[in-house]
Amino acid sequence: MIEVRDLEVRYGARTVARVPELDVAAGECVAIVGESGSGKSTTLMSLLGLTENADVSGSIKVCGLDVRTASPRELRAIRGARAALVMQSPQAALSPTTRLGTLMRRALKLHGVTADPVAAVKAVMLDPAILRRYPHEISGGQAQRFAIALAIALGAGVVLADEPTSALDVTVQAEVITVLRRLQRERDLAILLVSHDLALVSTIADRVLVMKDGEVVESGPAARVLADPSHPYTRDLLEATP
Ligand SMILES: Nc1ncnc2c1ncn2[C@@H]1O[C@H](COP(=O)(O)OP(=O)(O)OP(=O)(O)O)[C@@H](O)[C@H]1O
Repeated sequence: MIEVRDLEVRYGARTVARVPELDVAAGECVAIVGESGSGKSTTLMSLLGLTENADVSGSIKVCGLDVRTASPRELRAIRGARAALVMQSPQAALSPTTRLGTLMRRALKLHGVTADPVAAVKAVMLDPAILRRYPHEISGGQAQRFAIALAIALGAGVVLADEPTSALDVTVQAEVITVLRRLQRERDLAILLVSHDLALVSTIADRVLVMKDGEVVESGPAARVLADPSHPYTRDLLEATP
């Protein structure tokens, strides 16, 4: 579902992310971890062609689409409908004066998809009453689950999640992760997760890429990387994990 080779993202003369290889298959969860500013979000955004003003090289394929050569129309068609982005503060991306149910129905119509919004919110363990609420009336965790519900309704096969639980308390984090894990199993979702939370990553990721200063310093099966890290930086990250 995601196939990246020799990706390099530069802002001006500065290379902020260099990823030689990144693959995420259906039903698989891959996590990119690393401290703030290591290039995780830049990598994620480049997969949907969302790094404005950046100079991007290499090969990026998402759901069979060559993102680097795709037209703006092809990119719009894939964003949301096939590859959904769950951001740190999803409320900011939602129109504040539109009820969530209307937002979802509009998105479905835009992409020509027939789906039941009630079933979609139930699939992420939200009360269907949420469809009558406005974005400012829901919590961060609910907004993230709504973003996932929207992806499910649209039939997305790929979820790109940027620190999906960073601003949330531990109980809410567990809820969002439980939802993602279940959907990964039941719907064969490919999930790419960006996080600095290694404890979270250990509960969901099959494979991990560790980034430092824009470079991948270590990658491999999550169980191996987290239990027996080979790079000193990964060991530091693990030691910093409570
Ligand atoms: N639009 C931009 N223009 C110039 N530099 C940018 C731009 N966006 C990001 N950067 C730089 O790229 C580097 C990587 O940023 P990025 O957001 O990918 O890191 P991150 O690992 O996701 O950090 P965080 O965990 O804090 O979100 C940073 O040094 C950042 O300042």
